[in-house]
Amino acid sequence: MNIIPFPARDQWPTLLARPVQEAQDIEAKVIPILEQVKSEGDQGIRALARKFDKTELTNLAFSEADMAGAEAKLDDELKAAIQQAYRNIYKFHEGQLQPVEKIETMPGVTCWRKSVGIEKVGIYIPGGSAPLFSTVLMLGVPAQIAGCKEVILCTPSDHPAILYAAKLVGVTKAFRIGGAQAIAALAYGTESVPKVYKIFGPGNQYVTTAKMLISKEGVAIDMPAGPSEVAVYADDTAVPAFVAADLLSQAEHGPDSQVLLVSTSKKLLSSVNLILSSQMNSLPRRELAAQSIGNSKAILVENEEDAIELLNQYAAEHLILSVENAEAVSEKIINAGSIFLGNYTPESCGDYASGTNHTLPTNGYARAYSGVSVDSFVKKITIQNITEQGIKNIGPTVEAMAEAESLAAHRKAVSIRLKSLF
Ligand SMILES: NC(=O)c1ccc[n+]([C@@H]2O[C@H](COP(=O)([O-])OP(=O)(O)OC[C@H]3O[C@@H](n4cnc5c(N)ncnc54)[C@H](O)[C@@H]3O)[C@@H](O)[C@H]2O)c1
Ligand SMILES: N[C@H](CO)Cc1c[nH]c[nH+]1
Ligand SMILES: [Zn+2]
Repeated sequence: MNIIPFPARDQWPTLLARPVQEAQDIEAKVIPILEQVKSEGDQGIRALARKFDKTELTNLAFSEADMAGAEAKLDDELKAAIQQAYRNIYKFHEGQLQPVEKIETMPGVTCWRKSVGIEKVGIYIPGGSAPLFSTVLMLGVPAQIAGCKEVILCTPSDHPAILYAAKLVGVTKAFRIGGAQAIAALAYGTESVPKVYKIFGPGNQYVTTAKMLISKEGVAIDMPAGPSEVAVYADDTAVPAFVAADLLSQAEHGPDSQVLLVSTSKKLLSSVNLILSSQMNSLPRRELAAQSIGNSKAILVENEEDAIELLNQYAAEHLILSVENAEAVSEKIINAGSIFLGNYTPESCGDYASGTNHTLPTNGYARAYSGVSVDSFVKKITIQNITEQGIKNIGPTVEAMAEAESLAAHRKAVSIRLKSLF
């Protein structure tokens, strides 16, 4: 990695830029895909699978037999790991449910909110370069807790662990469709694929761009969750070999991933850099990792204040704080998808099994978006009830405001009731 010594503030925006393709280039590739699925339905999906996935799709849907047979194809160790991850993710997400609280805003005026699961949701499970069955748990568990009635899964991979996890979380239908064409199928519906109200899931730049485009057409999306990234803030209390391993864990996702190392210690940056090369050479996906590492930077900062400012400006999807008093430092972080504290909290644990969600905002979107949670799968409906005494109490306030907005019918809806009570 390039070690950048004390960059001046005006260099930060360039330094922190992600290695994404120009949005317009990708949009130009994705728009025709969306249009083809919209106009040709299942046949369009088959043609696109031939073109981009080199696959002949006879049946778009996984059959009952595919789903039932998946378990037998997995060894017991993997099944036990998936079940453990399921339990942890379930436990953490179940804790996000909030009890309904009725609030009396003034005597006789009561307001509350109820959560209702979105009826039809689509979940995209990446499978281009790796079958991310962990994503089935990350999306399926909160959907299950939220009470979504239909959960439609699309993935380009037929890995049995995806189907096993899909059964565990109660997916309604699963399709072997990948890329932007999967997002189009879920957004518009086809002869085989049901149209959904909200689409979730990470993916490459084609998938993420497709989600952004269809969100302009009235289908909700979770957030832009594109190529994975991690920033590590480390000091001399960090273990360089651990830091290198964490950086590589996200670099191996793909060539458009980026990792960032920030430190006040030149010694730490150099040690990590040295170990990084040897660790990388032993990885099966070393070529992918090497491309991401080529896009990545190790930045030397003068003090903790600068480090925190830089990290908040970057807004990493994942932020590892391998520093003394990591929890205290985390209090100062205002932009990040998910934070990992200390030397023994590798980001991989969040990717798979600790309990938090790994579907997180990338590319700086953590400045405004949160990761997926149970909230992402519910709508909140407000409810209110006003008694006779309540309308006497609140009525004059509403009459005065309606009058001032020149909305006489609004005022009348209140005054007609007030008159009936006197
Ligand atoms: N942010 C998050 O929360 C998060 C979580 C998990 C994974 N990820 C990211 O998800 C991504 C997964 O990417 P992936 O590629 O392995 O799988 P993917 O499933 O997202 O994409 C594969 C699909 O892309 C389509 N495609 C490939 N080349 C194309 C082209 N030239 N034009 C149009 N479509 C094309 C194909 O149809 C293929 O099925 C990685 O970048 C990873 O970092 C992000
Ligand atoms: N790091 C990814 C989120 O950015 C999630 C993942 C799944 N499997 C491995 N990693
Ligand atoms: Zn990962």
